[in-house]
Amino acid sequence: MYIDLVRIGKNYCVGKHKSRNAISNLSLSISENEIVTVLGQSGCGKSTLLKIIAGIEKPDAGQAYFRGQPITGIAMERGYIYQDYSLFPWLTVRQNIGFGLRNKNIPKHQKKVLIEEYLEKFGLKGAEQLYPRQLSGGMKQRTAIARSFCLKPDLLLLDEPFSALDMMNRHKLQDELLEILKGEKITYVMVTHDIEEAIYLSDRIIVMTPSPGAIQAIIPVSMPRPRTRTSSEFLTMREEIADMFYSKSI
Ligand SMILES: Nc1ncnc2c1ncn2[C@@H]1O[C@H](COP(=O)(O)OP(=O)(O)OP(=O)(O)O)[C@@H](O)[C@H]1O
Repeated sequence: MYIDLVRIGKNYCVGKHKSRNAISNLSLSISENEIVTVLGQSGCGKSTLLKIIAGIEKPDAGQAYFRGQPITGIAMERGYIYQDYSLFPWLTVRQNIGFGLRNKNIPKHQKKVLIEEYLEKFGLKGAEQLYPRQLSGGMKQRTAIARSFCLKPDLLLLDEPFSALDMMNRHKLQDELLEILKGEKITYVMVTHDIEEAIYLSDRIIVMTPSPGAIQAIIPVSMPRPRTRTSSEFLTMREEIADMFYSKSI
């Protein structure tokens, strides 16, 4: 498979001789070009799971593989977007988007074309010269995602990218993202708390349980896109996942 997690375990040290078991015996495979969301209560290990795939955290047990090779650290081909956007406050939108390209060995002209492409695709034309403090939450998030797309990663890992946005902005960005993903060869793995968001975007939903983090269910979503949030199929799935989610996690 494209991503393989095999019997992953992860403990964090939380003081002298004390550790917290964040993830236990978790196995999961993800296909190339799949859109996967990871859903679960706060603290169930979603971010840890993403960081292990990104190579930011190392598992204590088991092994994570990307294209059949063990993941041993971070790599440009696996982009990771933090919850807090991590924009550089002293750089403009254009400079933030182009930041990762500095060390890429491609002609200057091509870098400019890429930056233009993603300014356009993420609706940031006209805001190129603004600094992060001058942006709305949605614009910050667009900038952070555009910066990652610009690097043309094979895999993009996003930790609750839309959580700070109001509903209207979140829906808008979800639609834009799906449109952009249609034209890219990219595998997309995203953490969310929002069941509706997971159903709207995903090919598959991974539901996690806490203490320690483990997989409760893997739910394929076969509804054709664009999906209607008010369709009976959508609402039924939302209810089923909510039942599963709350019955186990409380
Ligand atoms: N660096 C760390 N040091 C110690 N404990 C940690 C660390 N990172 C995470 N943990 C613990 O591991 C568990 C899983 O954390 P993680 O951030 O992966 O959960 P999450 O599901 O992403 O949570 P949230 O939805 O609130 O972001 C939690 O109990 C958390 O306190």
